[in-house]
Amino acid sequence: MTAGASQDVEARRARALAEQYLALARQQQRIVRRHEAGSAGERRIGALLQPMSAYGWTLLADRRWPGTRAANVDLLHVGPGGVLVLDVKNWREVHVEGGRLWRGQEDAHDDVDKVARIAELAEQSVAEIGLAPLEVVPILVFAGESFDPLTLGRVTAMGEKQLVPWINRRGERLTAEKLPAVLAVLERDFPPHEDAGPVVLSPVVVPPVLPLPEPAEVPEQQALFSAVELEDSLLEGALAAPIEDWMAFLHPGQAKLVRQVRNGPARVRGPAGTGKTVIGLHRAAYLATTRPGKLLYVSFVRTLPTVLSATFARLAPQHVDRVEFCGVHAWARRFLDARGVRHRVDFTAADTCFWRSWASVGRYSALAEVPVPVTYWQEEIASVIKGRGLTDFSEYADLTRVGRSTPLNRAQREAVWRLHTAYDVLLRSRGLHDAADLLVLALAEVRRRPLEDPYAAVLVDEVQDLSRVGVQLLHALGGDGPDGLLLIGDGQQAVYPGGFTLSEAGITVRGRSTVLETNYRNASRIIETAVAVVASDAFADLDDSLEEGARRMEVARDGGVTVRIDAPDARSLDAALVAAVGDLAAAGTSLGDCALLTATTTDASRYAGVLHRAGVPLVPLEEYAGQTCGRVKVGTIKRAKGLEFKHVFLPGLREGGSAVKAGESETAWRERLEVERRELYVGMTRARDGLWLGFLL
Ligand SMILES: Nc1ncnc2c1ncn2[C@@H]1O[C@H](COP(=O)(O)OP(=O)(O)OP(=O)(O)O)[C@@H](O)[C@H]1O
Repeated sequence: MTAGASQDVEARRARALAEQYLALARQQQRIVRRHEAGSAGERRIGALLQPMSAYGWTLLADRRWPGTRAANVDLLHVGPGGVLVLDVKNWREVHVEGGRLWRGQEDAHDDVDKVARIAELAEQSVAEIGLAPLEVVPILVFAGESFDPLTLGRVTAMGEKQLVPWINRRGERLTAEKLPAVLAVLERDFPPHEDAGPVVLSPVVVPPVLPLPEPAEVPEQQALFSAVELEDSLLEGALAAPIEDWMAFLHPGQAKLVRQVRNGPARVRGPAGTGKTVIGLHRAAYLATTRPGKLLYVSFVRTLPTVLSATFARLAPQHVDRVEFCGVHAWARRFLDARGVRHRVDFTAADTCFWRSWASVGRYSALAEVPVPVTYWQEEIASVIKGRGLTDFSEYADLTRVGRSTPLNRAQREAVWRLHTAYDVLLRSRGLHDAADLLVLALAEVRRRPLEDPYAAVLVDEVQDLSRVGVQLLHALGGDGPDGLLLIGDGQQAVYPGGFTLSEAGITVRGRSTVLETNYRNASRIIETAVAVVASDAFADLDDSLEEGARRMEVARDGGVTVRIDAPDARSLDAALVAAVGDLAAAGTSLGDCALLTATTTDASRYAGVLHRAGVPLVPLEEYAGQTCGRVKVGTIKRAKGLEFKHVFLPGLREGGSAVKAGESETAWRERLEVERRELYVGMTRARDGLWLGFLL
């Protein structure tokens, strides 16, 4: 090689190196511009949110993400609408495809995950003071953009134009008294981002030069929404009924329960009023936030899902479409219809079939010598045989009949089985089913072919009233996976005869069962009166052991009023009732906060008549869907399960419970009275502040 040639090689190498340095410099410049644009975007959104301080909001800007030195939280906006964790982006060409966020051709979902992770940290911080996880909302906001909110898992992405109206529409979820505590925790856990200190230049290592997308120019601040739009959204938020305290703030122990991951079916138990349903609703909202797919919230009580669905809509309006609230029988019916499985439930016709079978097979059998009313056998078939899904006599022959104290010998059990068979044959011959059959059919169908689109989770309220088959059906839907099935209930409130254990239903909740002990609903005098009714009745709660009737319980609220009337006859009791309702109304209590509850539908109609004739506005409990109205709710205690009212009237009670029925043994009578007492306990514990007990002497 000549001297000139070697100079050429050197020159080419130097030129190549210079070009690489230039490219690197250009890339660094773009990064600088991007950061500048980023902070300009943050400033712009900050400026947009700042005026909200007049409405109780506080903006914490540029906060450190705990646990890392580098990453930061753009904005934490804390106010009546909750805790908003905002990540500001200066991107154009944003779209969602396949549930992921894209920036042009680039998958940008990491940024969604990042803001969700920060929200989780914030959620953990505020859980310490009981703030419900749902009140922490991760948001990706796009500076200078206008597009409607998009849901990406628990993250909401939206244009700058939509941000303030969207926030205002959340209404008041956190009260002014609670906000300082929330802010204090967040300021502690998300400290201001410190100055990074002097820049230290490290020796240059030339990395491969990768193409970077050009940062979008942040347009000059324009009025993206008008003052009118802003006012409208403020008004909309102000008109939204303020949510109740418990919807945003839980006890820290409850908040922990709501967020806990359980590696299989779980259970929440506890006496009346201890917040079991509150946990259920928050849990449903939390699961809807943190996992994809639909959820099912079921109850045995027909009216409860409607009321709970209305409550949920206020608690978590963004998730109403994700959670299906349904009675278990209604669910089974819909499912069988969808699968084309023929079924026809007719209670009256089924009743006729039973009585016919009794007349032909039962009346002169070994059952005649058992001192119980005939309806006992109807319950035995519904709860013990069909409810437990027994298909062969051998399963019934030695069965432990949980919750049934009248013993049956072999011959009597054989006679029960014959009665059951005759009844079933008669039903089938008429193309009929009873309520228990509906669940048996649904369970068989779901086992034959599981759901194509399974539920992410199933939550069951008032589980103590479900039959074994009902629980097995819901177990089949929720599965044994993490957080798939949550059973909520209280055996002390079981109002149907018979029972079963979770282990015989094939469900294990060991290590995943929580007992709640603080009663938040009933004022102390009311809960004391109610507990006295069941204190000496031990009860089973879906397992083999019996629990004492008087349980450990803290009571959150002192006071309350309990009134007992002992009337010599029905007419004077009616008069006392009407006078008591009148007194309440005169004292300014809204009648919409009152309920009159009875043991039977016949009594409910009777007392509805009494109130109606006295000019008291009322609404049957079956028609109540959780909305506020100024009318007294009237219905059976069974219908009122899971609900609560400020004042409850329980007329038509008898000291010591109902009388022995003709042909009823003392054992059968005592068993029936125990169920009656549990029902009375349920009725009494529906009352928050006032309980009126009307006894007939
Ligand atoms: N942390 C809390 N702070 C204040 N009130 C609460 C809290 N948790 C629950 N409550 C209130 O307690 C009452 C009872 O709650 P919930 O209906 O969930 O109880 P439950 O255990 O399901 O009752 P039951 O078994 O009698 O139906 C509700 O009014 C609810 O708002």
